[in-house]
Amino acid sequence: MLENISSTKVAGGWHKQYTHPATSTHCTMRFAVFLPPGASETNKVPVLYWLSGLTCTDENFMQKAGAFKKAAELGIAIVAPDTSPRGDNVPNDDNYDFGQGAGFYVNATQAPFNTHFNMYDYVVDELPVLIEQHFPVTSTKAISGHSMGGHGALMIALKNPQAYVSASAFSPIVNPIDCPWGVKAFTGYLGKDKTLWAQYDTCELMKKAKQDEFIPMLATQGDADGFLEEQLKPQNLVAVANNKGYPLTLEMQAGYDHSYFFISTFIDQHLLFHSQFLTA
Ligand SMILES: CC(=O)Oc1ccc2c(C)cc(=O)oc2c1
Repeated sequence: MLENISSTKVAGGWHKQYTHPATSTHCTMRFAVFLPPGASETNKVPVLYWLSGLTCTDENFMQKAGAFKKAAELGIAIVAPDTSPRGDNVPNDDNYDFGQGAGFYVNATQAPFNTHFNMYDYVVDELPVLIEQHFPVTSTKAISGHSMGGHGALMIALKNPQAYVSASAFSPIVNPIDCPWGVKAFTGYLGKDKTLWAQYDTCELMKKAKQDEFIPMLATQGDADGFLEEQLKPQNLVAVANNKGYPLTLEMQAGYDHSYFFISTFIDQHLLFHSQFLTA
């Protein structure tokens, strides 16, 4: 079922890539896993799920974030799925912000996307079952991501507060129902009825969060990010969090942009943040 396509030793642990047939997306999916040194059936480790942004695959974070040394030190496995279903039979779009590479971590309801674009079910249900069956990990999970993947991480954590001990994001799209990337993707995947979009919008979900289901959240945002004002709008989420008393910390970092240079600068801080809850 799982096909191993690469295994590379790094930071005393292992980076591995796999493909498998996925029932939620009806296609072959690829993911990457980092296993820290010492992870074994008698020493299972918790998992941080990483959701990447537009145009990315399982590879961008693993190759560019520089996360391995700190994850190895903290004893945390990292799982990075692809950002969408892919393949010749999977619908696509000519633009980078829709179709393959741009699944937005929702379950599409609109043809022709509704057969394959079920990334929400894939990330929330199918992938963790597979990971816990085949790798020396516990069921203790945290979730993080970047940009479109930051939206995915915060949205999924808010919808499943019992499943994740903590959530974080770099440069997240926090209010997709109110930004051009989100409006385009949600129209295409979910249809024109905007009342159906709120189920996948971090700001709207946080407004409805119950106090006994709050989980710790960290967001880091560069103030030189060209997408900050029009697409990302982190202040919209801070306003909701302040109003609710939700435990969200937004750290603005001077001079940083939207790239993996930025992520690699602050990834250790995010791993330490999650470690407090993953290993509690
Ligand atoms: C590897 C890399 O640079 O990833 C990257 C670049 C740009 C973006 C944008 C504009 C949006 C997003 O969601 O992710 C993303 C990722």
